[in-house]
Amino acid sequence: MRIACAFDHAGFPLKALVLETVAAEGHEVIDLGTWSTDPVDYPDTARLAAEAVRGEADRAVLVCGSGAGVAVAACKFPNIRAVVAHDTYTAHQSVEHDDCNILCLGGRVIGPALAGDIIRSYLAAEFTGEERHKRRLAKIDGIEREFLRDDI
Ligand SMILES: O=C(CO)[C@H](O)[C@H](O)[C@H](O)COP(=O)(O)O
Repeated sequence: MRIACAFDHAGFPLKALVLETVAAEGHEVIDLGTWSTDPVDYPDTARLAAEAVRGEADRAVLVCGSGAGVAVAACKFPNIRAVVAHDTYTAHQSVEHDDCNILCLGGRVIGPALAGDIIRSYLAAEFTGEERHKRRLAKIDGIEREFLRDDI
């Protein structure tokens, strides 16, 4: 897969580990920055990853301080399902059941060993396509369309 990877300054310390892990699993890395610990705003970071997933990338890994800020911002984009996962069960179930296309991590929450395990678990997972999961995802799409119709 093509995996977009983006980091704010608080996620930057995990950057090398994330890029190495994604590449070691056989995926193509799209490096969207940042490139230092100079402060950047996480909505801008999330936008880069969300737009990549809506375009050339299959999935993304987004890292900020907690994972929360980038997840909240990324989920504002149509067809983006971002998950904060700091355990391997959530990482794979979020794909198998919820078809999450962005994994969000907190660089101030977890260390490199756990981050590597979570990324491997997330990337190895596939959406099961079971009817109940499709039905629930369709309801999420319905919520999105409802608000788009109202132009909010
Ligand atoms: O972790 C976050 C909140 O979910 C943000 O994405 C930022 O990384 C964090 O707010 C940065 O904090 P700082 O005090 O500006 O370094």
